[in-house]
Amino acid sequence: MERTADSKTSLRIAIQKSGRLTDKTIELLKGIGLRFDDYKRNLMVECRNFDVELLLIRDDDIPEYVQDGVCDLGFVGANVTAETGANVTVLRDLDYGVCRLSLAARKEGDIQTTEDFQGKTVATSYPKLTRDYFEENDVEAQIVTISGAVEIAPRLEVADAICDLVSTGNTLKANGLQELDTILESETQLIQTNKTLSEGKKQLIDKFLQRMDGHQQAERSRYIMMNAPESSVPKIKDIIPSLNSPTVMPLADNNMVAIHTVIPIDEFWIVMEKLKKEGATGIVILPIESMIL
Ligand SMILES: Nc1ncnc2c1ncn2[C@@H]1O[C@H](COP(=O)(O)OP(=O)(O)OP(=O)(O)O)[C@@H](O)[C@H]1O
Ligand SMILES: O=P(O)(O)OC[C@H]1O[C@H](OP(=O)(O)OP(=O)(O)O)[C@H](O)[C@@H]1O
Ligand SMILES: [Mg+2]
Repeated sequence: MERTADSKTSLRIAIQKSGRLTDKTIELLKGIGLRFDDYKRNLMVECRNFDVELLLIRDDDIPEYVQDGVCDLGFVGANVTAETGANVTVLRDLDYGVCRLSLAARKEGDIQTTEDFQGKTVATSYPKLTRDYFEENDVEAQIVTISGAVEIAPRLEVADAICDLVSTGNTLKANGLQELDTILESETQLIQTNKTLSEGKKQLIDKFLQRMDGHQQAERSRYIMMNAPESSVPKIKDIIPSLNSPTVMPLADNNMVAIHTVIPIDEFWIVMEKLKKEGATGIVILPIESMIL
């Protein structure tokens, strides 16, 4: 992936120019060591230290650009890829931009179940997914396509109900709507083109993925250090859900050892309580920059 003077191979990666996914995606790219200048003011930015260029565009355009091979990779919500029906490969699911595409209607209104949508109008920015859902459920509803502020449509009497993205549910609540059924669960994904890639690009993608995986594994893990009586080591080894065997080092104080290891963040508090019970003291937890397994 490192830039070489005579190398022409460069990966082109599409990301959202300005919106909910932009900051998190840039943060992720910076986290795996990519550096670029002034991405906010340009549509195309070359990385200073890798053979990667970023294309900054509206998220709606990303799946098709990747499908057509205009870009090799893209970071985009699963909702957008599904709506466009683009032919791409999902390389990774990423844990940001988590939301769902749901049907909603007026609270205590006459639409409460899927069957109640028969003959009704539904406003959405996701006409394909909404239509597919109703077809699968044998319900005839009329789709009204609008590009934003969908939740306001029932109040404006533009439609009887809506199908839109929901995360906290606050926007639905603020507009007197209740969520009825979820059509699609979504999160940000890294997608890859299905067009034939050169060997050089394939190698760049492998390196890119290795860095991303290392970074994400590190984000989900913590480095943990503690002191413990030597006699507790077998029990502590059993407690620690370690990837590898922990490092055990003797201390100047007889019968005491230092134990270093990496644990998943999810298990952190449970492990901690168990370690204390086994006599562990001076427990220190550190974040990890990256992990190569
Ligand atoms: N409330 C939410 N919580 C979490 N993720 C969300 C939420 N709303 C949308 N998303 C995710 O973030 C993506 C981008 O949302 P955003 O509102 O920035 O899109 P947009 O207005 O269509 O932007 P663009 O101008 O690029 O077309 C969505 O496609 C979805 O995957
Ligand atoms: O369930 P909530 O947490 O309230 O989130 C849902 C809202 O978030 C998104 O809109 P966004 O805020 O991105 O604005 P937009 O309509 O301009 O895309 C989505 O279109 C909903 O309106
Ligand atoms: Mg969009």
